[in-house]
Amino acid sequence: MAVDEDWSCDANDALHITVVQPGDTKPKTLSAFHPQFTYPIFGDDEQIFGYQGLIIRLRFAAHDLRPHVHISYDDRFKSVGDTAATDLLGALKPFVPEEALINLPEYEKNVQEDPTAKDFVPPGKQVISYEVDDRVYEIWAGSLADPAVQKILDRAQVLVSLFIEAGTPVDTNDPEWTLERWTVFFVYERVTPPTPTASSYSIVGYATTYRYWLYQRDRTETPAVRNDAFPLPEVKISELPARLRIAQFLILPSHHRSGHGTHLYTTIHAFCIADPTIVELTVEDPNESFDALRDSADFCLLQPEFLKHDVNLNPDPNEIFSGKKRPTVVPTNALIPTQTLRDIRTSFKIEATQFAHILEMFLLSQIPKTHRLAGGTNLARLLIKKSKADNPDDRRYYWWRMLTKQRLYKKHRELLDELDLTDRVEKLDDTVRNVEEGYEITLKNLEGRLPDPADEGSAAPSGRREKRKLAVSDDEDEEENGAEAAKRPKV
Ligand SMILES: CC(=O)SCCNC(=O)CCNC(=O)[C@H](O)C(C)(C)COP(=O)(O)OP(=O)(O)OC[C@H]1O[C@@H](n2cnc3c(N)ncnc32)[C@H](O)[C@@H]1OP(=O)(O)O
Repeated sequence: MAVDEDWSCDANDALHITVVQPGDTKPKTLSAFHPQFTYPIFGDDEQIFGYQGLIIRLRFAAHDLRPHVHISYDDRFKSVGDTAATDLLGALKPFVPEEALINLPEYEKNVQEDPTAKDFVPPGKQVISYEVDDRVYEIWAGSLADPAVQKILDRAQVLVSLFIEAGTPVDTNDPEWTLERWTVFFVYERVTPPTPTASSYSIVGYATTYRYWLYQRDRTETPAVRNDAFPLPEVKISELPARLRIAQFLILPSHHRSGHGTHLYTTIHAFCIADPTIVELTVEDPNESFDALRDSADFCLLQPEFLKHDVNLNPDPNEIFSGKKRPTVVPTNALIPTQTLRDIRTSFKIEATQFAHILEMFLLSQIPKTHRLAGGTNLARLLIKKSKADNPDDRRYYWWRMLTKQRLYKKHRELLDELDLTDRVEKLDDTVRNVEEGYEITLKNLEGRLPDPADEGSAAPSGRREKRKLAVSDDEDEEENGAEAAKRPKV
């Protein structure tokens, strides 16, 4: 036990990642940070055994990500029987390219004297350029079938294991037709080259996306067996209708919370809109922080559209019924303009669940805060009065809860139906409350960045950007966790 304590260290602390660029005589560090995870490399407990004063330095050249691994330590445990120090190179080799394992002077010389650096441009094509705090950034995009894209991605892949939980590197050895499904987006900063031969680009982050074929049946056509000539004509995967799926999305820690993630996401979204073969944008296993980023970005995109179309909850949907009898189902079509919303969703190519989140958030924001739970509305009284509440905003809020509950119920129906009625009602109630709290956090974060015409009851926009404390999700992946999974605590 004492041996463990003296000779074990935290792998996340031991691993130092640095981004370097040429200096006066040898490369200098542009930024340095530790990984978020090392469990894929060093095991679940993220501990390394057998070293004292261990530093594993993972260097990347700022422009082309040329990598290097350097290991140093004060002392190494001498093997006793089966107990031996962790084989560091053995653990790292599957994650870093072979080229990273050369000696340090050679690597430094390669970075310092790189003859191609001066003329380096990121791979693919430049998509946009933007400024943050007087610094200029560019987003470039290219197909993974392009060897230049492949080279940078191969060098960057280790970062997936270090920063994206459960993320797996993309296999760049796949055949070309499947590599063509992938588009990689790179975010670079334009920097003043530190030496006359250095590059003017410095990496900020990147995202990988792939086309996911979308089966669309033409319902006007009756299915029939046809004797078409075989083999069938070659189909180009890039021409088939598809969903675009964001697989890996990463901004380097030294650039976090400066809006780069948002720029990258909105650029990918604009790319989808511009491509007629892409039907919608989806995301593979988003985490809490990505959800927060995506919710904010999608809300900013859709809010003007909702306002333009006067989207709001009808406080009196029952008027369309005969009068006396309350409908037994939520009168969705009478509550919201479903056809208009369907059109907005299709034209903005937003996935159905994500669209529902943004719509619910928007509808909530249109109810003055004093009539929402966050503003202290009297829920007990509203639950007695229901759709007969005197104030139209109270009725709107009542219907907002019904509409949201309806979606949640449909999504988690199998699980909820296993509960008895009282438990089911309680579970759904808790879930809608959690969902609402999540929306309120995002809305508060957005205060000051967006006009909030309906929010007469809340304080004037402060412009303060608060950190989100929880994220809400009821994506398919969450279903098995039951209705409570709609609220996931933020780490
Ligand atoms: C599909 C996937 O790959 S999911 C995995 C996503 N990637 C990762 O988690 C890797 C490590 N993390 C990152 O790369 C970055 O932190 C990202 C991509 C999640 C965010 O990138 P950033 O450039 O920092 O985002 P950006 O500055 O645009 O933030 C926009 C909004 O998103 C939300 N947000 C961003 N990061 C976080 C976070 N860590 N926690 C909570 N909310 C967050 C906030 O609302 C933020 O607005 P604010 O800064 O005004 O509060």
